[in-house]
Amino acid sequence: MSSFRKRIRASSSRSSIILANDLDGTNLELLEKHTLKNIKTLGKHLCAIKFNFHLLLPLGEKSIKRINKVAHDFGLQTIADIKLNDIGNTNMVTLQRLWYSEFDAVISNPIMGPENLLQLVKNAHNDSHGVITLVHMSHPGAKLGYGLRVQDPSSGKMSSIHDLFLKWSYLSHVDGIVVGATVPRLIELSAKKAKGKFEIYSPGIGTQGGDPNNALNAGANYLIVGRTILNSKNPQLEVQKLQDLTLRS
Ligand SMILES: O=c1ccn([C@@H]2O[C@H](COP(=O)(O)O)[C@@H](O)[C@H]2O)c(=O)[nH]1
Repeated sequence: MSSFRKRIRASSSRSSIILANDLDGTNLELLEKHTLKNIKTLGKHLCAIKFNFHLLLPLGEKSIKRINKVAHDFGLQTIADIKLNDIGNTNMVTLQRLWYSEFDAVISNPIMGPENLLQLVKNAHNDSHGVITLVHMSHPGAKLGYGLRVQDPSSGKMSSIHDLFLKWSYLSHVDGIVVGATVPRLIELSAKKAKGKFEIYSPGIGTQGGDPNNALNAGANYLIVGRTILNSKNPQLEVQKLQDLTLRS
């Protein structure tokens, strides 16, 4: 099997939009049904679909595995957004469960430290899966954490946490990094450092205030979009408009 980066790049020839399939609801049957409907009706405008705890917690392994298989049939990559950040052993067991459920990639948090991150990426790459790391999140409070000044333990120099996370991500050979569409300047700086070694995934479009054009112009490779599509009166039209933007950029 080719690498996750290659697979998602191949899917992105039709669109660079990743649907954040964050559905509310307590009826498990409806959650699965609605997700399958989103895949079937919106899939041709997407390159991937991302699942967060909205679905992962209520649905469980069997249902998620079924959904991931259908997503693959529609040419979509699937991403588990669990912002993984744990001790090595727990990370490894988590990866095994995610890959068993047929996920292609996981979003993780570099705060686990460079050694654990390197191990996580090696493990994922062993069987062609991907790791995407948080470098700077999109929500308003993100700056308070990701902007903190810290001493880089290897150089002794002061830097911000997002710079350190970018460096650790680069050194660990991650497949992609998350930088919010709400901080386009940081997308630009990260894109300069990426030099084709990883891609930039940008959430925070629309509902959170991020502008898709600004994110793409700054160098984002993939846009992660949830409520702007899901809550639209016409999700298909909404996603198509976003798809067109990514194809023009
Ligand atoms: O920095 C981050 C990292 C992850 N997310 C996730 O992406 C989607 C965005 O949903 P919208 O409805 O388009 O706001 C959601 O699953 C977040 O948990 C993020 O927003 N920002």
